Amino acid sequence: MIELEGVAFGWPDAPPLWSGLSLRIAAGEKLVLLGANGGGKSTLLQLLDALVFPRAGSYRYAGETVTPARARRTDWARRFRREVGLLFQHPETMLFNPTVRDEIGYGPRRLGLADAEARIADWAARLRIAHLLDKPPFLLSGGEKQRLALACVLVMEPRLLLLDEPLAHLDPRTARWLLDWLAQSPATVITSTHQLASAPQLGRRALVLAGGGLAYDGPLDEALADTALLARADLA
Ligand SMILES: Nc1ncnc2c1ncn2[C@@H]1O[C@H](COP(=O)(O)OP(=O)(O)OP(=O)(O)O)[C@@H](O)[C@H]1O
Repeated sequence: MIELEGVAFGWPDAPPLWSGLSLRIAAGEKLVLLGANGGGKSTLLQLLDALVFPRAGSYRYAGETVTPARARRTDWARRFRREVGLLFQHPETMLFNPTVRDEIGYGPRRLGLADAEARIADWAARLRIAHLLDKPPFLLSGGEKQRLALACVLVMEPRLLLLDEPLAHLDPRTARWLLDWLAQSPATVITSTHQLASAPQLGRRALVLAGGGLAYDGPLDEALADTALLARADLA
């Protein structure tokens, strides 16, 4: 489903974050993305969401190379946005509608989904924010905003789900709900986290970013037992 081949990326006027990054992810895999502060986890998730593009190398999604030109094509972008969802690290950055209802409905309505209103009600109930539907998102608490941001992503029922620190701000009940939901979801899921204790519930395969590249790609339990690797990635 995802193929990165020799990918290099750096933000403008900044040194490369990584180069020569290659990996393959099959449909339905669940991966945990680990790494130090500033190691590039959020950036990698943004690249996989086609918000930024490789400086060198290639990113193929479902067999097609993801390029700025392709992302500008309305038909391709609609299909990609229908299939790929990114939960941003800071929920505020993705909330811009006047009400919680409009926020959850933004994606489904924009893509013209016939069941948009039913989806809004369903996901608001699942995330326990149905009582907030008519409120402006900026009035919500930190955890309520995180639940809303999750609803906005999950309402699209994406095939590829990119979650940037999803457990931050969540109360234990909602965190448990999310972990249980992810465990039964057929979606491909890549989750970045610093919470090593929860990592085994997020996936069996780990990607560790450190030292300007992918320092590890393999079983999560082996990564968690590798003290040298954890130290190199500032994880221990
Ligand atoms: N939009 C941006 N423009 C310019 N530089 C950026 C931007 N976003 C991130 N960076 C820089 O890229 C580097 C990697 O940041 P990124 O947020 O991807 O790391 P991270 O691994 O997610 O970190 P953390 O664990 O602290 O959330 C940092 O040096 C950061 O300052």
